[in-house]
Formats: sequence, structure tokens, C-alpha cells
Amino acid sequence: MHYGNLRDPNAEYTMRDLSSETMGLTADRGERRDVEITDVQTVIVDGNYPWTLVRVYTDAGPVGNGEAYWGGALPEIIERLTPFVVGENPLDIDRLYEHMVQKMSGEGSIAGKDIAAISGIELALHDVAGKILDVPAYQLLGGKYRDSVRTYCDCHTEDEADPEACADEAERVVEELGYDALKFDLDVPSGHEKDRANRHLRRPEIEHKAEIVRQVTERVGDRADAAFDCHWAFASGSAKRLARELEQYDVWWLEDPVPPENHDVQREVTQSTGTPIAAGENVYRTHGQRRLITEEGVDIVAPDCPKVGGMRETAKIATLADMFYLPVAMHNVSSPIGTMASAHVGAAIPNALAVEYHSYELGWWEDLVEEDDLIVDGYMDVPEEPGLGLTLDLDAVEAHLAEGQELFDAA
Ligand SMILES: O=C(O)[C@@H](O)[C@H](O)[C@H](O)CO
Ligand SMILES: [Mg+2]
Repeated sequence: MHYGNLRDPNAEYTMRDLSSETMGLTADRGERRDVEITDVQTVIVDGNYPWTLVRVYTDAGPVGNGEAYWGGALPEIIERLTPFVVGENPLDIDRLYEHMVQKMSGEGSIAGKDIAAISGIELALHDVAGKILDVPAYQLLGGKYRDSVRTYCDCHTEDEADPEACADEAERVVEELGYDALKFDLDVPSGHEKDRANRHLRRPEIEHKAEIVRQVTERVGDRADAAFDCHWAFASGSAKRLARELEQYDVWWLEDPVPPENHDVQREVTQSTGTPIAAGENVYRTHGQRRLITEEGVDIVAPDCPKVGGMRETAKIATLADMFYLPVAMHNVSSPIGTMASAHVGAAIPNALAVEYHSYELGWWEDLVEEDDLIVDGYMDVPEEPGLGLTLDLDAVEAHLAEGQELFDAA
């Protein structure tokens, strides 16, 4: 295929010529474009979730590390995806993403787990492309809005239904661990068993949940923002009553009071209250998030980067959200790999509110990579090293492999 040269319409150049020395780009760029993916491998690490680490190998040397949300069927799905990317150029991230989606659709299966598996490869492509081009991953997303991304700490207590225990833990996380943002579960036992799907809440149950919110928000005061997660538990009427009851407190957001799949109900709940409503961790791709955003079904958009489509897809969701003046708080339960991928996205989008951190009780989250101090006083500095800027500690990965898992091949 030939393209005209804008400066000299009579000259003709091949596409290779346009992207190499003739355009004044780096001299070896032509060579870089010849990289091929040689293999994709997966291991599950037994973290506080079954973290699914994905490696993309290339014939150029660099290996890309990614992560998919999580466990179970994913290694098998990633094995099915592997032939679709082997032999392809890892720099063509968007095209390979669409290619994988198309191929899986063609096979009649493009369910959530498939998108999560594709996300794992997509993250690894960002890492390896950054390493090949010698730029940090955020640069591939358009560059930085910020150097440091705020995280929020997902908190737990022995007795999750005890308001005072929650307030004590909130204070500890703020004072001792340095976070200025946190989240507690609100689908806790409030008179009956733990709340579950479509539950109607009686008045005392609503009051009990409001008491957890009151004690946590009052205890941390203006030292921290506090969000509360309902895990899709409540009937819409009860969700509205609860959200209205919480308007008197400074709630950062109320998460998933109802399942977001029915956009009309989701929107109605959100529009019925001044308490900010967040959703999105189970909503796949920009296509899935579209109506939530464009019909203002949420106040805060909460995609999970290693789950709903990867880094570019999360950035696209953020762009759509930005058109409706909505912030993005990224859901995250990942190892340092998936969490850092979210941080790169957070650095590169205008409307990043925070990234979740879900492993504060684990004790060895950070051991999985050679780098230290990934989260300091609740903030993640985004590395200037190529790709995601993290090096997997393969000994640590091996030490924490889930049952039946084998370590990746050496690079
Ligand atoms: O927002 C959250 O962190 C939660 O919804 C977790 O993703 C859920 O408990 C996973 O099992
Ligand atoms: Mg949640």
C-alpha cells in the first residue's frame, strides 16, 4: 500500500517508510515494529483473591506482565485466546483487543469471564509495548494528568455489623496506615442473616446500617472520605429508603445498592437521592457502561480495569464519563500488577477519583514484585520505568502459587 507524502505529493512511500527514518522518528523504529508475540502464559496466585497473572512473551526479548480478574476458568479461556495473538505485533494493542473480542464472539461466547481474560492479555500488552518503546504505560494512554493516584482502603472488621468496631478500624486505617479514603461493607447482618438479593429492609435494619455510616463518617470526620458497599443486595424501594436516610451523613458514595443490569431501576435509585451512587465493577466494556453513564444512572463510575476490558477500555469509559462530568473510582481487588495498571489509567485520565486497594490485611501483597512502597500514605506514585514499571518477583510468585499451578517459563 502506498501513501502520498504531504510535503511532496508526487513522492510515494510505503507505510514502513512513513513510520521510520524518513519521518525523522527514531532510526530503529522500523525494526521495533517487527516484534511478534510468541506465547501467552497464565498462573493463579493464592492471594486474598485468586490473582490471575498473565505473561505475554515476544521474540524481541521483553515479557509483558498483566492480570485478569480472577481465577477459575480464566487460564483455560486465555489458552483459547493465545493462538489469536501469537505471531501478532504486541504494539497493536487496540487492534489485538478488538481481534480477541471478535474471535470470541465468533465462537459464540463473549461473557464476562471472556472479557476478563482479554483484559489480562491487554494489560500485559501495555506492559510489553511500554518496554519495547521504552515509555511508561501511562504514556501509551496519552500522558499524565497527575504523578500520584489516590487509593482507598477496603476495610474489614471481625464483627462487620458492629458500628463501633467499624469506626475503630476506620480510625486505625486513617491514623496508623495513613489513608484518607476508605470503604466498608453495608450488606452486613442487620437483624436478619447477611443481606442478599432483592432484600426488603425493615426500619430497624435501615437504622442499623445508618448507625454504621454515622459512626464511621463521624469518627474520621474530615480526615478521610468514606464509601459504603451494598453488593447488589437490596430491593429498589429499600435501596431508596437507605440512600435517603444516609443523606444526613457525608457519604463518599453508596455502592451497588441494587444490581445495575436494569438501567431504569438503577437510574431511578440514583435520581431519587442526594447520596452519591456508584456502580460498574460488573459492567463490561464501554458498551456495557454506556447507558449507566449517558442516562446518569450513576454519580460515580466504578469500572475494574483487569476485568471490564483492560486499560484502554477503562480509559474509554472514563472519557465517556467525563462527557457527563462524572468521576471514575476504579474498583480493584488485584495483585500489584492489576493495581498498578489501574494507577496508570488513573494518572492518564482527567476524572480519576481513586483506585481501590483490597489487600491491607494480607501482609505480603507487595512481595509479589521487586519494587517497594507502592502505596505511601494512601497514594500510588506512577513509575517512570517502561511499561507498568514493576518487576515480578518469580520466587514470591512461586511461593504463593495456587494449588496445581506451575510457574511461568523463564523469559
Ligand atoms: O467493591 C468491592 O471491593 C467488592 O464489591 C468486591 O469486589 C467484592 O466483594 C468481590 O468479591
Ligand atoms: Mg463493590
